[in-house]
Amino acid sequence: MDQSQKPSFTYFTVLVLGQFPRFLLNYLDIDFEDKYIDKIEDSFRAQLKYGQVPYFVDNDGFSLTQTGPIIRYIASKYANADFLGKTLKDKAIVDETINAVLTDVVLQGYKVRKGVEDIKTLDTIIPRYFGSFEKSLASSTGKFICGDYVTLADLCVFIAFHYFIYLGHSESLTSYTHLHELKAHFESNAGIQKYITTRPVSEKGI
Ligand SMILES: N[C@@H](CCC(=O)N[C@@H](CS)C(=O)NCC(=O)O)C(=O)O
Repeated sequence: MDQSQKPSFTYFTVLVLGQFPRFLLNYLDIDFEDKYIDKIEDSFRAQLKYGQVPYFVDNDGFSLTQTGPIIRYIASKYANADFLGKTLKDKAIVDETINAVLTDVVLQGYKVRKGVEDIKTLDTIIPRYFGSFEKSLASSTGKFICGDYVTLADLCVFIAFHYFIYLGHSESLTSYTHLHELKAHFESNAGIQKYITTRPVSEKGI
C-alpha cells in the first residue's frame, strides 16, 4: 500500500454526521483530502461497507465507515493519549457522551429540521441532553467534562451545540453558560476557525 497518500474523508455537503470527522481532522490540524459529494454513485457505494457515508481512508489505505468508530480511530491515532480519557472511567464517560451526541442529539435535531420529527421533540431533547452536558461542565473540577483536560467528548458536545445554533435553536440554548464557554474555547482553535469559515454551505440548511 502507498504509505505516502494523505488521509481522505468523504461525505455530503450537509453537516449532520460528516461534521464530526471534519471538525476533528481540522482541530487536530491533520493534512487530509476533504471530498464533498452530492450523491453516492453506484461504483462508490460498492466500496462502502454498509453502502453509506461518512467514509474515512487513512494514509495507508485503511478505510472505515460509521461516524463513532471513525472519530475514535482518528483520535486514537492522531491525538494525544489522553484525548479519549485518561482513566478507565473517564474513557467510559467520553464514550457515553459521544454516543448521546451522535444518536440522541444530532440526528434528532436533523430530523426536526427536515420535518420528519415534530419540533416539540426538542422541548425534551434540549433540556435533557444540553442540560446534562451543562451540568457535567458546571460540576467539573476543570473547564472540561473530565476535569482539567480536553477530550473527544468535549469536542463532540461543542459540535452538537454549534449545530443546534446553526439549526436556529440559539434562544433555547442561551442559559447554558458553560456550553457557551466550551464553544468559545473550540472556536479559538485555528483549525476549527478555518473549517467553519471555509466549509461549503448546503442549501438544505442541515
Ligand atoms: N450509522 C451510520 C449512519 C450513516 C448514514 O446514515 N449515512 C447517510 C447520511 S447521514 C447516508 O449515507 N445516506 C445516503 C444513502 O443511504 O444513500 C453512521 O453513524 O455513520
